[in-house]
Amino acid sequence: MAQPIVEVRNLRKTYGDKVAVDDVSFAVQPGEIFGILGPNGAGKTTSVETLAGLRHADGGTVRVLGIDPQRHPEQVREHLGVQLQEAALHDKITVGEALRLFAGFYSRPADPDELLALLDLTEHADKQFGRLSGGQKQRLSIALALVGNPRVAILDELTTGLDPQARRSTWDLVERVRATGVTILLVTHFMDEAERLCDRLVVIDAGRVVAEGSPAALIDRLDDDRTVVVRFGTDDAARAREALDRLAADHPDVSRVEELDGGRGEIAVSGTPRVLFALVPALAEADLVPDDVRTVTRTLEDVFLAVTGRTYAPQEEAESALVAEGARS
Ligand SMILES: Nc1ncnc2c1ncn2[C@@H]1O[C@H](COP(=O)(O)OP(=O)(O)OP(=O)(O)O)[C@@H](O)[C@H]1O
Repeated sequence: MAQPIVEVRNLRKTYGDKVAVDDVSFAVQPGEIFGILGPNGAGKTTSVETLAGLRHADGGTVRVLGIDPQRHPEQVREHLGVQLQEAALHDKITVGEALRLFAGFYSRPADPDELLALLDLTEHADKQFGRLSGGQKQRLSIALALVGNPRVAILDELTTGLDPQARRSTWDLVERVRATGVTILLVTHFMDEAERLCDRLVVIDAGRVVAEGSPAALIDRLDDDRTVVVRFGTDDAARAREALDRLAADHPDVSRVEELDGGRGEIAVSGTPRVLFALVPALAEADLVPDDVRTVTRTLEDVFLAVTGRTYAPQEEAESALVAEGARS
């Protein structure tokens, strides 16, 4: 492997008694889209802020192109573009003015017009920040992260609050940016975003790395459990349930049968990768014709469950904090 462009080793960071990052290590290769994935409060932002020289670590080492951001933050800033959560600009500044202003902070800035074109902002160059849509604001914040012509760009929670279409077009843009040669460190609590975009990723939970690899490799490493969901009309539902329960009791390839919530009469049948071979003859023998059959695709959420024992709830800390606040007020 090439020399990593970003390297984090045994990073630790506390705020008073609070351990925000306990022990995080990862290495990013040039040209990758590398993900840092985890629920709110896992320590993702603290990790990348340390990389950007914005916070001091209590332990471990961080390097960007071999440079220590704690000792030489100004050198690191020449190579690292940062788009942090909720970039705030004055409402009256236009897109073009903001880019030219930020370009002035760097010794070898990118061409603002090229950036406008790359991020589909050319026609909005004269629009004021306060009048941009959520998606346009995000695209501007990515442009601002790239204005210094960085080798590495950190993008933090860049699709939070966007509608599905804006999210998808932002994902396309991230790939377009990578194609220009920029290495991307993508911080996200969205599993689907990480799965879609990242070449490799670390899953962080409670300040520690709990899984690392490409999305496909992480999913492949899961136990060989497969699930097929069958749906029956009301006439057949009870008989189907009985037949499938019998199958689970008798057949070595079928381990579980459960009705899914939602009142649609869906029954999930789980077992080994050969579960389908057991299911189809059993239904045929009882002459039970399902209205629908689908297989359940395994995702990074299953990986999270396997490594932490918890269902992935990205907003768990934020929501419980809100509940606590509500209880206080
Ligand atoms: N300045 C601070 N002072 C005290 N605690 C902090 C501070 N910044 C973050 N924390 C706490 O450290 C932990 C990690 O926060 P961090 O922002 O790094 O997590 P995150 O994974 O990026 O989550 P989010 O997506 O919500 O920002 C959280 O419990 C958070 O409440």
